[in-house]
Amino acid sequence: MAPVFDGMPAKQALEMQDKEEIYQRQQNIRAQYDLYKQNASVNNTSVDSISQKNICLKPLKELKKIYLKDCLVNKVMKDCVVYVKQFTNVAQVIAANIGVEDEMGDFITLTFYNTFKLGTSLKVLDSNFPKGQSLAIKNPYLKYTSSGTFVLRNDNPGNLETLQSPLKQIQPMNEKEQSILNQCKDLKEQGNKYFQSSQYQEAQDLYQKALQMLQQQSQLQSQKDILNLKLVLYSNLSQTCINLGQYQNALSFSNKALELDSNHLKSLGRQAQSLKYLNDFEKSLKVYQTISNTHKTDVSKEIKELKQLNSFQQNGYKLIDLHNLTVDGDQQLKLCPYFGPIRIGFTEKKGRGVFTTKEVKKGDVLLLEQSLIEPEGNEKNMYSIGINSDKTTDIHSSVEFKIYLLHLIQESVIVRKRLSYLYKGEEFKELKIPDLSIYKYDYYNPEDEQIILTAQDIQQIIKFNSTQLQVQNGMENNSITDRTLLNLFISLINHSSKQNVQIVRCGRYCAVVSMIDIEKGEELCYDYLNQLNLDTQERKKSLLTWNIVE
Ligand SMILES: C[S@@+](CC[C@H](N)C(=O)[O-])C[C@H]1O[C@@H](n2cnc3c(N)ncnc32)[C@H](O)[C@@H]1O
Repeated sequence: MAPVFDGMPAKQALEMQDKEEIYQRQQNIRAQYDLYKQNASVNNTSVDSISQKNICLKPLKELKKIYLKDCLVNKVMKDCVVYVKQFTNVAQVIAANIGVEDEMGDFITLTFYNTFKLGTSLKVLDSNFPKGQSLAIKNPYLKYTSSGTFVLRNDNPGNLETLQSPLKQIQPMNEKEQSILNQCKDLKEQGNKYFQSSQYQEAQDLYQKALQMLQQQSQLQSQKDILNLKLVLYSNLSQTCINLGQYQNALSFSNKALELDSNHLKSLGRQAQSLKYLNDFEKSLKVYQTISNTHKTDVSKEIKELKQLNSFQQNGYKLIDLHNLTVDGDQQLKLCPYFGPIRIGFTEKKGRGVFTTKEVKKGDVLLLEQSLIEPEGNEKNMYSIGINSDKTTDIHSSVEFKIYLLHLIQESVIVRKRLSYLYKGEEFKELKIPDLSIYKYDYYNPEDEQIILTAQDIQQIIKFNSTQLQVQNGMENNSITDRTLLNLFISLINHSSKQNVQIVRCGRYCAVVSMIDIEKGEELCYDYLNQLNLDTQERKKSLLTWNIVE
């Protein structure tokens, strides 16, 4: 047997209240109370341990104000408070039940226990909880009842405070206020248009202007329409800040939006992105996990990416310019999921080279690249990369490697196009700076079909551009074996014994990581022989096979 309003939506409760006279209510309660006493052995109040443990001793002003829509099902909203207005009389059998609404106009049944003794008279109930009374519910707990409806459940009278001053009555907007709201909506629409045409600064200015206008209308602050518009404006501002690289502001705006609606999907996404760009991968990951748990949106890619970034960070590496990182697994991205602040340029004596476009710090990751040709083997066992010209002839004449490359070349115009940009031991003047999109997309022009690579070209590409990876071979007493791989972009980095970057293996990628702080515009170099302890003569000999004189 359920108490009068238990588990009944507040609106229904309200209708019932309106229809029935006090007398009827009293009769109902009395009848149910009698029935309850007859069946006293059956305790159908269903003790709620969550609610019983939920005690909040903090004063109201220390609590975060939230709305009914922010309450999560079967969860105590710790250190929060919901302000509501009572719109029905109390009905009590075992628990007291009233219909309440918040400033946003949402309503619900509030079911509270332990405030009145069973059978308390209507007079007492009504004088303590008159219709129109304002209440504050600390640590609100939204319960999904066995009858399939939601109630706010409260077992601790201390969590329920009646307020001296009633909640502000929500007045309908007058014409002037409505016109201000419309102007703000127009500003938002104009902002959206600028946003769509990538004019983010203009969009940002308009969103800000709309927000300022709304904020001046203090008497309207709690109007639902205003709150919704504010929410969208904060959320859009957060996105424009992301697009303008103002990540700290982006985070603040997303936080403000989430204060208005803690479940707002877009704002959660923007908060997660801002945190990512601020290198707070752990927090960002948590937000994505919240999205994944509370919304039906698939953020598995983002979660995977954040886990990867986290592992970089834990290894002491940092990805800067995260804007250029596109999520691993993106169909369009082929070889480089991440470009840091680097560019390809020309050097005087070495042909093309790779340069920084801004100052970078030690440990920053400058590039992630997936090799065009990967050696076989257990990735976990691969640990170091270098170029071993000592064994160049053996390794690079590897029949398997050549067959594989020839196969790729025959099959794919894109591979031919990518390889055509590599250094083939020819004169520097013939080298072209490749279009970066060749590393990113499987895209080519019809004229690319004409690209032909001769057997000699391939031989040269293998000789001058392939890299050696040392692999720990677990099968053979942990012996080290050498495998060859072909990186296209990394292959444009020149040699120097004074290296400022190192190439490390990161999962299925090779990463270029700075070993020292590097100034803007400096060339990136690594020691092609850094894996070998060769004496000077041997170094010279090895480097000569690459046409390099040290
Ligand atoms: C893997 S490629 C590096 C990129 C090359 N500069 C290009 O434009 O494609 C290796 C070739 O670059 C040139 N190179 C690299 N480092 C050099 C250095 N320190 N001095 C002279 N030439 C160098 C050599 O010709 C070498 O065979």
